[in-house]
Amino acid sequence: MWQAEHVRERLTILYPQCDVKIVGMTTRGDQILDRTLSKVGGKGLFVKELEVAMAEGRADLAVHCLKDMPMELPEGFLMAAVLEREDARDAFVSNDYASLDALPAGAIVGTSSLRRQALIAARYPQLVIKPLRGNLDTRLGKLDRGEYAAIILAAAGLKRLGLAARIRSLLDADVSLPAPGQGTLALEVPLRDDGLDLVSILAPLHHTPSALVSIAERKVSQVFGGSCQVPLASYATITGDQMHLRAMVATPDGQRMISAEARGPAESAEALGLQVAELLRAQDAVGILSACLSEAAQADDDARSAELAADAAKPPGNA
Ligand SMILES: NCc1[nH]cc(CCC(=O)O)c1CC(=O)O
Repeated sequence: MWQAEHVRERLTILYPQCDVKIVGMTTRGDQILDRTLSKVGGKGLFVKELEVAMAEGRADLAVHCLKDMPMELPEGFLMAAVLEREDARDAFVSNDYASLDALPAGAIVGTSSLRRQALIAARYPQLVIKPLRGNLDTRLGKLDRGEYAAIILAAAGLKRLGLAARIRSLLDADVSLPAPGQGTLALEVPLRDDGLDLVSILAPLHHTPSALVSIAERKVSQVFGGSCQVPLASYATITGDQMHLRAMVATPDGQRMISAEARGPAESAEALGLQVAELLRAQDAVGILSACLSEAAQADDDARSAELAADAAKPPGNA
């Protein structure tokens, strides 16, 4: 809601004559909170319900966390704008400790991200990682009730909700390389021929450097199946007109971990993404990810079967 409100405010400043309405809705990703995302399955868990609303003309655009968007949008939809990136880093949140380094052996760290799990397990094998899902309040509540010594969250989410004070330290990219698109909002629109040129209307919100880094980061992920169900990190920065892209692939336990990087003109974002993906492939990225990829495929299948079963259970004519 904060994100939708943010976009509404920016559009209202740009187009004071427009009345921008928010259609609030929850998605499967918001609803299923008892399983880690990698086990929920189905790509675009936070996206699909919003696409249905756009297809039915109940909404003209959707505000997403780019991190949650599938690499390929379904036919009939377009990513119209990528907003300027917020802090892309992961944040360390704890009531008792200042940083990962300060945690004693056996301390419980909460995260449901396979990427964060792998990165922490590799560097801090003495720590215990426990799943943690739910919205920010839920997650912080679990920390405050003492279920975890510390939790890892995206800094961007905390900052957006005015909770930056909860951040004890920010994890450097060489400790916790961010996920593709982390900290970035994106606007998705339906391709409709009703004369409303949403792409031009939203163009003033588009931030080209953020879009370029997201293209490079997401390309790496796309090459390896593109989902939030594998321990893959990919993070690009731009200095002048040069891009630096780093990526990492690991097993969930952090036992095997490979990384690659490349530099080149920011304009060649996609080529840089492909280049880094090939460097990872040459180090057996597919082999390292294979256990996760088959688990993810299984979760996808389960999600699809559940969807089909739900559709079959609906009374006829009530699609
Ligand atoms: N998958 C959940 C999700 N999607 C985007 C964010 C954070 C905000 C962002 O990266 O823009 C989060 C929560 C988290 O990682 O703590």
